[in-house]
Amino acid sequence: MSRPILALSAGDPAGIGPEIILKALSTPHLEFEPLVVGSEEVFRHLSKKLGIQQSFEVLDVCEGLDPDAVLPGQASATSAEIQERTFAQALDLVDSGRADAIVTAPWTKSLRPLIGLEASGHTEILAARYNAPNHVMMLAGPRLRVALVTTHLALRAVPDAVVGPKIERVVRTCVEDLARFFGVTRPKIAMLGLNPHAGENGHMGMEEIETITPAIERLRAQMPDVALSGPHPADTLFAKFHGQEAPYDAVIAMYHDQGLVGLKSIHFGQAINITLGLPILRTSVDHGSAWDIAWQGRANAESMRYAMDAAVECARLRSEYAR
Ligand SMILES: NC(=O)c1ccc[n+]([C@@H]2O[C@H](COP(=O)([O-])OP(=O)(O)OC[C@H]3O[C@@H](n4cnc5c(N)ncnc54)[C@H](O)[C@@H]3O)[C@@H](O)[C@H]2O)c1
Ligand SMILES: N[C@H](C(=O)O)[C@H](O)COP(=O)(O)O
Repeated sequence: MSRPILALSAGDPAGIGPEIILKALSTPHLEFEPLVVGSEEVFRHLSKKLGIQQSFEVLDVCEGLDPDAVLPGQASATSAEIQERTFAQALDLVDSGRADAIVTAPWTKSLRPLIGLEASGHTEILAARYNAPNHVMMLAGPRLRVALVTTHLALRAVPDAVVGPKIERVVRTCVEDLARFFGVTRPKIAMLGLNPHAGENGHMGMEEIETITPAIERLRAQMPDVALSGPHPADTLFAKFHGQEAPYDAVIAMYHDQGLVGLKSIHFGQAINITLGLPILRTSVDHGSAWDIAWQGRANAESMRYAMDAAVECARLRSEYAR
């Protein structure tokens, strides 16, 4: 495969997205061709302010907007418009075949209502755009990968959303894409419970007995090559990943913070976010737009670099898998 082309969407211009792209692309030998989408003016300003030479052109999305209205670490409708156009144009590059994958810098979900849109992560928008009901959010670090049954959902709504068919879809997508993007076949997967101590035999909640265990049993019958265990108590499972050897290829968490507190406590800054179950390849960073340090030169670009490298590797494995 020749050098893959990555569409890099710069995210919220008032956050650290442009800075981490500048830093991540400042290394000499890249294994991919970058197509950076965002505000040209913001990149030019940051490159000068931070003394980082800009080695790429920017596909500018600011026509008709005033990029000077973007202030670091502050909300504005201009930033909202820029992050929205940036993501859409980067996706158009993938859909038209000009790019092999998209890597997204972080955006700020709560900016979207400033331009009349629902607050949302990239994941949910990708699922809607590609009509992908089996999509899954996975964060993957050097030892631990966590996939989520529910994503950006209020905690109050979680128990009702944790239903058998959803759990089964998430596990099936996870198994398929562990092979497609990570080269992992016959995976060992740990399912978490929902309640404290995985329900303590029904004394602290019934979801493990009524929903999660029956889903695990159905999955075991359908996928005998997958070693599926659980439901495990969430509070102790992640401690098993502190050693050098990973005991499981993936952990399935029932809700956002259950899985991502574990993942980010172990791997923050070293992990990627990948959306499974899509017809396209999308990776991202393991952190947000970090307004508190925006445009100060303090942002760590490691996760962005991992997200880029992972997109290259996943694209390679995907084409091998397709053969
Ligand atoms: N991929 C994405 O688009 C993505 C991911 C996570 C959060 N978000 C969004 O980002 C916004 C802010 O979220 P948050 O405050 O919960 O989390 P955050 O990750 O932006 O910040 C949490 C803390 O980590 C620090 N931090 C984050 N990334 C860093 C980096 N690369 N280098 C150095 N320090 C870093 C920040 O300064 C802050 O102190 C929210 O709107 C959230 O929804 C977007
Ligand atoms: N849940 C992710 C995290 O905490 O890192 C994040 O918000 C990114 O979501 P999207 O990939 O949907 O933007």
